[in-house]
Amino acid sequence: MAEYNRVSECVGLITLRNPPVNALSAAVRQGIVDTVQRALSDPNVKSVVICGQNGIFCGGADIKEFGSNMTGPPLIPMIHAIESANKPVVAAIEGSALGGGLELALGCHYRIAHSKARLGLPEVSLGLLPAAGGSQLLPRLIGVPAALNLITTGRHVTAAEALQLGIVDQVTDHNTVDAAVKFALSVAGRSLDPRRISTHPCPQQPDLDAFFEEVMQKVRQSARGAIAPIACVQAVRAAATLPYAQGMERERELMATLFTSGQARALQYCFFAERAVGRWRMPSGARWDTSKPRPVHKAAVIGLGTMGRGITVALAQTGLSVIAVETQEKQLMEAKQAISAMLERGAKRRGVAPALDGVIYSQNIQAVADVDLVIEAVFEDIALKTKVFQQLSAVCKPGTLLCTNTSALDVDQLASETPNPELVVGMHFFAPAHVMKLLEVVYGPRSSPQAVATAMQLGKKMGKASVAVGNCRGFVGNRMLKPYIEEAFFLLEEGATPELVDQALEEFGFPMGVFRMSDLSGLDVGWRVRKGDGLVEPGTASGRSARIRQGRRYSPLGDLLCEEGRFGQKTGRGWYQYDKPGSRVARSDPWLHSFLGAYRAQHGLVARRIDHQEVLERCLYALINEGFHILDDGIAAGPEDIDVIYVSGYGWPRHRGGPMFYANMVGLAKVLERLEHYQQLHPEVPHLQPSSLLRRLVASGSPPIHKWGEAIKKLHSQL
Ligand SMILES: CCCCCCC/C=C/C(=O)SCCNC(=O)CCNC(=O)[C@H](O)C(C)(C)COP(=O)(O)OP(=O)(O)OC[C@H]1O[C@@H](n2cnc3c(N)ncnc32)[C@H](O)[C@@H]1OP(=O)(O)O
Repeated sequence: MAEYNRVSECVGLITLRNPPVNALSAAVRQGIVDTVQRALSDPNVKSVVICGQNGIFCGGADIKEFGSNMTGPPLIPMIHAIESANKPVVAAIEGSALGGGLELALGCHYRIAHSKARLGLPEVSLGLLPAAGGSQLLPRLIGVPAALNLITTGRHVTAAEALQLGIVDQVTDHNTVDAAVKFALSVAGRSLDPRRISTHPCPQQPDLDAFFEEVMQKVRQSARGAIAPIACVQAVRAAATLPYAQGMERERELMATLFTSGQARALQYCFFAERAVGRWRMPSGARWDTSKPRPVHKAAVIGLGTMGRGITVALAQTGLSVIAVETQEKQLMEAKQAISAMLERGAKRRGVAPALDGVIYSQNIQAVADVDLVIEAVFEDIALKTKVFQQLSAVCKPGTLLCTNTSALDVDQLASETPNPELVVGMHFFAPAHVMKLLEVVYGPRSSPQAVATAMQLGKKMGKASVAVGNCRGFVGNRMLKPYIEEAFFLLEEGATPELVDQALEEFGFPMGVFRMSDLSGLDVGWRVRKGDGLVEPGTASGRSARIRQGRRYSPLGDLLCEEGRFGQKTGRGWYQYDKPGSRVARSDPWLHSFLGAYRAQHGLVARRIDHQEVLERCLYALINEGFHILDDGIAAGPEDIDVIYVSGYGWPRHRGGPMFYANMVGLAKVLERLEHYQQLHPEVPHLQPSSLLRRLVASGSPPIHKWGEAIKKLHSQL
């Protein structure tokens, strides 16, 4: 797992071999220990180079080992042995040096990186801290503020930034190992004392206490309940205030708490879940590894409203040539300006040239005749979308994939309007489409595996977390959101306030509670849907019967606010009040509280005290329960698909792993018991009726999440 060769007569070359990312498994660590020992004891060897095979230095500790009893040589003594070696050791960094991989490189006396390499300490995103000395070495090397930035965010830096920060000594555009060997020869025999980072004092930081207090406050705020970023700050503070050995002891203590925490488990689950969703399967048996995507060189977007503009930017940024179609001239001109500005901003951020020439604008749908794939993004109206699909079927060359950007409409119904339904899939983007990570790729019963493979591959190219899901009302994300929002409305009827509900959800870790989110996205969106469903009635009726619609409990609160013209932020009034339309700072609104009081009186409802626990249980367990229905229906292939959707698109706190993982952590029996409890209290609420899958799982002893498949009839999970 680590190969040893002597090169240029007197350089010992150690190559880490553990595809795909040369993670530091027990075998690799043993290999490093053995080969370093061999190089140091060989009198012909004057210096040593450590590199990784296949163009990657090292992706860090082997995350898969974390869940098991760890065996093999520990990392820290291995790194210390390298640092205290009496021959220079040079790290040749290609590809990535991350986590334990960078810590290994920091133990070396010199670091040479390829210009395309990326370096970082991303442990925080796995619920950990750089506990192989990284939290103590990096601040000593690059100073406390820069080290804190890297360690608390986990961001990867380019080789150029690493050089500027002082993490690497040289950057090369050529063969990195050759450059490192040459460098190793040039430094053989030099004193190594100044190169041992652990012996450096940490660069002085003025006003240390005030500095760390401020940093801690900021980190706490952005962590939203995650514990690892806080432990990272504490570890760096130890580096700034304690001698190295004591700092290492503090690092060890902090890591011991994190390592076994539920948050670390959740974050590591997310890491693997995000990769697992790429290995999609359909109920028909079609799967990622047997379905070949079609090549897409040229794409088109129809409709340049907010969604269409974002989708155009996302496509153009992948390097595709894009035809952007908008039939209204004024809209087209406005869209062109907006898209160009977005492309310019994005390019500036990434330090590349904007792909302005990649987009061709047209008012004429005929312009899409020769594209390989079209994404229709017109207004969410089935009649309009049907018309566009019929036009596209007539205009496009044979074999063009027709994708609809919809958040809820029936993809299969649209497909049935075309002569080739197998070429139709849904692509549910989230606004703003060039920023948001999530993409639901929606297949209907007639979508071909090739169409799904193509949309999934395109999503990946756009940098999206793409999840293949079946076609049903609301797909996965919005279908689960419905009971969550309904429970929040019911809680208001029973005595809660928007502030109370939002506070409970934000303390749980959501960036925004349900009411602040609803104000942001616009109350009229849901109102339009409810009207379409025939649920909205004039608000004059009172009593319980007025709140039973279509045989189930219904809260007209959202409709009543819309009737008052309160659409949220855009009108300056919603569940909260705002200084002016479009303003973002939500303030409690006395009008709303008296409105709720009057509403309860009109309907004979007596307000009672509602606590955070009830808010969380009713909103979250209702959402989770729908997730179990979705699994049972085969709409999502496995719990990881649902979790990736919620973490990347709906603000579910990543350190809680996603709703299905959370249910697993809480305990399925507890979730079932609480749903049964609330269902008894609210028998007219069907979404509180526990799903049969949840019952089956509990009856079979609540297996861990990766074993749920055995209880799911139609499972095609990959975890
Ligand atoms: C008490 C114990 C003390 C221990 C001391 C702990 C100190 C050190 C801790 C760590 O090092 S934690 C790990 C830190 N490293 C990372 O977080 C890096 C994670 N990996 C990545 O970011 C990316 O994989 C990559 C390296 C940038 C490569 O990206 P790419 O897109 O090329 O490939 P992927 O699809 O992401 O990965 C391919 C394949 O490899 C698996 N994998 C990646 N990294 C690891 C790893 N560190 N350990 C185990 N496996 C890893 C990944 O899961 C993919 O496999 P599949 O899941 O698709 O089978």
